[in-house]
This record gives sequence, C-alpha cells and structure tokens, in this order.
Amino acid sequence: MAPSPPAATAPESAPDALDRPETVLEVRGLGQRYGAHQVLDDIDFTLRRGELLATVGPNGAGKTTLFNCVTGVSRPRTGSVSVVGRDVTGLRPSAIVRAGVARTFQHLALFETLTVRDNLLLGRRHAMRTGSLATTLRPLRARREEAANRAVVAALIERYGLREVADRTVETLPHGVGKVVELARAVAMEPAVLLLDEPVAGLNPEESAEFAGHLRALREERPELAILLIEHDMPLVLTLADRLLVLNFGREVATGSPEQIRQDPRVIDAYLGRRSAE
Ligand SMILES: Nc1ncnc2c1ncn2[C@@H]1O[C@H](COP(=O)(O)OP(=O)(O)OP(=O)(O)O)[C@@H](O)[C@H]1O
Repeated sequence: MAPSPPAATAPESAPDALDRPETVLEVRGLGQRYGAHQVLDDIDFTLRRGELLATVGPNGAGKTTLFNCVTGVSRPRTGSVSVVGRDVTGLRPSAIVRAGVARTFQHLALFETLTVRDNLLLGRRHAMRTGSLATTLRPLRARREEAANRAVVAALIERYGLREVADRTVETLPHGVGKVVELARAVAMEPAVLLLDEPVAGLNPEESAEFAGHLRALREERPELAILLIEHDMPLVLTLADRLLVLNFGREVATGSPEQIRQDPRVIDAYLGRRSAE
C-alpha cells in the first residue's frame, strides 16, 4: 500500500542554506530487522551538499527500508541519521521534513482528489514559518506568506510544464505527469536533501527521458541540493549519479563512482551481471 502523503505542518526551524555544513546527510551503523529477518545491517554513508548518490541493488536488498529509516517512516533498530548536523534518529516523519528532508515515493503519494496546485501548496506550507496560532495572531503576516507561497507554486507549475493541468485533480492525470507533480511538490519544500524512490518506474522511454531532464535541470538550478536516489534503470543511474551505494541482502556491497562500480567484481556478481560490465 502506498504511504499516506505527509501532513502539512509548519516548521520549527527551516535550515538556512548559508549555514549548511558540507555533509547534509550522515547515516551511521544503520540497522533494521523485522522479526528474525535482518533487512539492513550496519549501513554507513554520507551525502554531501550538491551530491547525487544512487542506492542500487536487487529487489529486496533493503533500499526502500533505508529510505524509510532516514525519513522516519520506520524506526531503525540500530545506528543514527543526521540531517544538516542534527540527529534526527527516531523522529516523526513531519519533524524530519522540517529538518530539511523531502521525499517522493515508489508509488505516487499525492492527494488524489486535490488539484496539482493544491498539492504543491501543501508541500510549500511545510516550509512556512507560520503555524495556526501565529496565523490567528498575525493575520497580515500569514496572508503575505500565503501570497508568497502561491507565487512560488505558480513558478514551479511553469518550470515543470504543468500549466495546463494545474487546476485538475491528480486522479485525472496520467502516471507520468503525477511523477513530475510529486517531484515539483518535493522541490516546493526547499529541502536540503531530496530522496527519490524509483522516480522513473512505470514511465515510458519518453517520459523517463523527460524526467531525467528535470533532474539534470534541478541540479543546475539548485546546486546546493543533495539527492539520494533509488533506481533500477542502470544506464540512467550511471549517467546521473556522482556516487553509487550498492546494497545486497541489507548490506553494503560497495560504494564508489559510476566507473568504480561498473568495474567492481563484487557488484558485477551481485547485481550488474557480467555483460553490463563488458
Ligand atoms: N514492514 C516490513 N515487515 C516485514 N518485512 C519487510 C517490511 N518491509 C520490508 N520488508 C522486507 O525487507 C526486505 C527489504 O525490502 P525493501 O522494500 O527495503 O527492498 P528494496 O531493495 O527496496 O526492494 P525493491 O527494489 O523491490 O523495491 C524484503 O525482504 C522485504 O520483504
């Protein structure tokens, strides 16, 4: 079942881009177990500002579980997760969003009966400083903030080519368009770290190429943004990623540049197969 879309809540403190340290996501000794099944075991990695790290591995390797532990959907049994220098291990998903993490899901997690514009506005409100009490006490400031959010969302609608569908409900859209809306909503949240779970799964080759174009443009436009990507499309991953983290049976098999990973015999045996490496 697809997880529910995250609730729109006001932030406690939005991370300031200028104060961001070089390492924006730090995962140490992360482990997860379901019953006797060790799904993740002692996972360590860091994600630097502006970096795209792809997590790859066969089905059941633990990639989505890793995302769930980082985003608070699942509480890890061992280890820690820090975002922009702050330990967020075991916090609720909404608190981790406020710490600077946005995510898209393997199966779309948008509000289906809301319009594209309203879905983006909900994402945007995660970045708002005004809570409901402040809205009551300072209505003018809240109105100004709402107008600013609407302007940001309007710009994103243009940027992602969504003008024609902006006032349609998500349930009426093709799957490929929904994927772009989900990306735009995550960008609206102005995260320090963006997690993308199989963003091109189920897309046809044209839609997939269009999505990859959006990702490349996003990295140029927001060079600070760090991206953690799960994707099975290896040609795409090898062209997009700065580094790859290869998992198998919940353990790290290798971490390295696309070139290093392509030639790593452990990765070839576990995942890529002989022919991909030739
Ligand atoms: N809530 C859960 N309870 C029990 N087992 C789970 C749970 N979530 C995941 N698993 C198991 O953990 C293992 C890793 O699953 P996960 O979804 O993280 O793998 P994945 O690498 O993302 O796979 P895929 O590429 O197919 O999405 C699988 O064996 C899965 O059945």
